[in-house]
Amino acid sequence: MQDAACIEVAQVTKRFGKTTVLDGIDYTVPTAQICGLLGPSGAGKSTLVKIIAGIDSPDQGKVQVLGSLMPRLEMMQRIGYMAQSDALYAELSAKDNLNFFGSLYGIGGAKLRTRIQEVLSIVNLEQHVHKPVRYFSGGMKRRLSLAAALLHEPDILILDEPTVGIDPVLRQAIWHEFGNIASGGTTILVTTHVMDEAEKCDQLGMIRNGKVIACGTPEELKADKGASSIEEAFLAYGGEQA
Ligand SMILES: Nc1ncnc2c1ncn2[C@@H]1O[C@H](COP(=O)(O)OP(=O)(O)OP(=O)(O)O)[C@@H](O)[C@H]1O
Repeated sequence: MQDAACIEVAQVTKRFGKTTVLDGIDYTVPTAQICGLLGPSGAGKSTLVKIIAGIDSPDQGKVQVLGSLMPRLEMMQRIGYMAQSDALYAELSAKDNLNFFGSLYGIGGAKLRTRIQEVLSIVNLEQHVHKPVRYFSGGMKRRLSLAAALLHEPDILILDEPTVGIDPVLRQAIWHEFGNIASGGTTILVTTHVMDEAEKCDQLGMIRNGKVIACGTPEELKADKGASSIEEAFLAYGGEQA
């Protein structure tokens, strides 16, 4: 199952007005791996993951997720998507936000209560379960958004810069948990600017100006350019400071 494609992006182009933001992207994400999209600000990472998640549509090309052409409403149950900006209810507590997301995904009762405990523990927010989100710091909101994406145990996690504003110790713990989740068969697609996170991915796609400039394991990408770091490899492939 390890080598089967979970996400297949073929010739995807997206324009906003006269600007071509994604330019004929071909990209494949294998099942049960952690795949990173690395690129500088404005490279098109968020636009690409939104199209993969079915939140936006391409102007040309197609995306298939688990063999289904996107966008497709039924796939929402199988995807956990964490946007770059937090979509949380400020007046509600952490727990009530998760109760709300649980009801959207059709989970309830004891199963939801257990799952809420589990996801709050993963993101280390158990102490703040009853606190209204308006009192949360930026990093706490990111962690709660991540908890919401994990809640329904989706087959695929699509995470747009999930660890921005999260301290290094917890970031490490969250990446460790990503490893556990992927080992359980879940595919994780994550965007990042952070080089040490890029190093932790099984597969890495480097994006610049709406094009995939390189794809492979971090080791392959470094070896291909004789680089000692991902940053050096990225620059050698023609990238800019990520
Ligand atoms: N809805 C929109 N309307 C117009 N332009 C947009 C829209 N969404 C994104 N863009 C533009 O598309 C380009 C790519 O944006 P995108 O958010 O995909 O980049 P990114 O690689 O995720 O950047 P960052 O790392 O800063 O989040 C940018 O120039 C951005 O201004």
